[in-house]
Amino acid sequence: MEFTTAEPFLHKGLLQSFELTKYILKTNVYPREPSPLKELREVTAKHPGNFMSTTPDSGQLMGMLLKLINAKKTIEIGVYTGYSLLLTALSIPHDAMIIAIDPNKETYEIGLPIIQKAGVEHKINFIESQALPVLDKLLQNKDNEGSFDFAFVDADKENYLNYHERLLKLVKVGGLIVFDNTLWGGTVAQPEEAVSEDRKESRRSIIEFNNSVSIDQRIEIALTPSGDGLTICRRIR
Ligand SMILES: C[S@@+](CC[C@H](N)C(=O)[O-])C[C@H]1O[C@@H](n2cnc3c(N)ncnc32)[C@H](O)[C@@H]1O
Ligand SMILES: O=c1cc(-c2ccc(O)cc2)oc2c(O)c(O)ccc12
Repeated sequence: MEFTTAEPFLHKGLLQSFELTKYILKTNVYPREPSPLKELREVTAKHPGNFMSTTPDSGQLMGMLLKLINAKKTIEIGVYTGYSLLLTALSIPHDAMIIAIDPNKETYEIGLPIIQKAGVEHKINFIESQALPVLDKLLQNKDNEGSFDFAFVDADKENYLNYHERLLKLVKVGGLIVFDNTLWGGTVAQPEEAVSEDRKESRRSIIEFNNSVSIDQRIEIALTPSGDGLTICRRIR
């Protein structure tokens, strides 16, 4: 598809400006970030995988979505040290729950003391596993179909479409499935030869995922340029 003067709003695109990102964080995100999340972010900053954390601006958006839909039953794929997990736990009611899946318990345990101190550990059922077998097991019980309000996916990009198919069965009509990293550092809009080798495979998976959800009639979507790209899918049938 070619872009023409019929898209006068194109010049408004301000993506990839570090200064603008810093402005958003400084003025709107950090001043409102709950103190346990700030503490978790600072502890995570000392860990070599810190670049993997969900960004605070995406976290702020997710917190608002969770409250807007009054989410009570949620699922998270890809926990790492738990920034998005703690964010979710702080955004849902006292009696709500999160199934959180990650094969790496060690990194979850980095954030766990902060989750405990925040008084929200009782909402979390952490499952140390690859996500696909857990989702398949949940789907063996018909009672789980359409029973979740919200799902967040931030794990292996190669399985995003596999997660999407399963989560569409688990999330209720009107529920949300949110995927992180759907702009994959901006590489989705770059020619493959300009992308570093280590990012190529995930880039291909994300492009395939973006193309697939863009024509999926079972959902409404919004790809927001928050953080590394956040795609919000709302199940409509
Ligand atoms: C980008 S990090 C998640 C960041 C997290 N959302 C946060 O806010 O800190 C990706 C995580 O996905 C996990 N992961 C990788 N493959 C997975 C799989 N097949 N199933 C579940 N989790 C997986 C990794 O162990 C890693 O902790
Ligand atoms: O650089 C990454 C890598 C991942 C990643 C790679 C392989 C897996 O099995 C899971 C995750 O995820 C990332 C991510 O979610 C992020 O926000 C930034 C960077 C990376």
